[in-house]
Amino acid sequence: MQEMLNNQTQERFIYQFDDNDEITMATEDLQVFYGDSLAMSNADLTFKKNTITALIGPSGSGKSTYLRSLNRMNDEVATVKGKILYQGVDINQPGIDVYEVRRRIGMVFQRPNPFAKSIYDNITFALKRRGIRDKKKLDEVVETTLKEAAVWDQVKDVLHKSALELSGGQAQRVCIARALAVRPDVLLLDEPASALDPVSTVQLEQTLRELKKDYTIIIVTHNMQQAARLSDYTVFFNLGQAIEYNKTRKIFTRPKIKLTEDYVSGNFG
Ligand SMILES: Nc1ncnc2c1ncn2[C@@H]1O[C@H](COP(=O)(O)OP(=O)(O)OP(=O)(O)O)[C@@H](O)[C@H]1O
Repeated sequence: MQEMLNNQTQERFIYQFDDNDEITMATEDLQVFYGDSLAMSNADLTFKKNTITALIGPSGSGKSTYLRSLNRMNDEVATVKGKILYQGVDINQPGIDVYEVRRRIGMVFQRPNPFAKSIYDNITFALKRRGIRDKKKLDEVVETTLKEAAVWDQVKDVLHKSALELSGGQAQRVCIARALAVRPDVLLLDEPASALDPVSTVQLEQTLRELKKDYTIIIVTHNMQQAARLSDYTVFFNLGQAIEYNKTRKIFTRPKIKLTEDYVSGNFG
């Protein structure tokens, strides 16, 4: 009852794009339940093509739950109601090919999770499973994606070395290359720099800036400076709801909602 009340009275500001902005993804009336418990609601958000959007908010505010819903990664653990629109099509309905959804909407996790295989095999794994055997084609994908992920120069001479022997920063960029190998449109990243040192973090951010020319990027981060440096738009989540969505500059200089201001200025709680 208390939660219902809060839903109705919570002040929020959600940025609306113009009709001529090209929209890649959006959610409408999204509700995510773990068992009977409503973990996420009130997040009617729209993501513009070739932008980086940061999802920020305190621990447990629903950022990862929201992110994982976008490519149906929550299917096994949660009940997800509402619309998840990708290129205008609701992908949260029966009959949708979930594997195809995850191909187009790729995900990179918090901890680098390379397979216990060579760098080359990590990148080509999904392609080989889809029956692509042409060595020239596979070589090309390995080179292109490792270049896109800005790790080619460091690994080009050791492509057949185990990916488990890479540094955290290199492994995370190989995981990005692996996600890119199936040619997604959207890249979801759940705190991808949290296990990286400051130098690798800066390199990763540079990589993401380059990638946004070709991809739409949505990133969960706990690091406020990272959100401010990297993203074009920022969403502030609290208690499982999107409270404020605006241009990043505005969120960090002139937030419209008091709760956002308290959070970004460190006076939260
Ligand atoms: N698999 C799960 N089963 C049950 N409850 C879950 C599950 N995953 C998340 N939750 C709950 O849903 C709520 C939102 O969690 P979520 O992980 O989305 O928050 P978050 O903002 O990403 O947090 P963090 O910043 O700590 O990663 C929390 O109350 C959490 O305990």
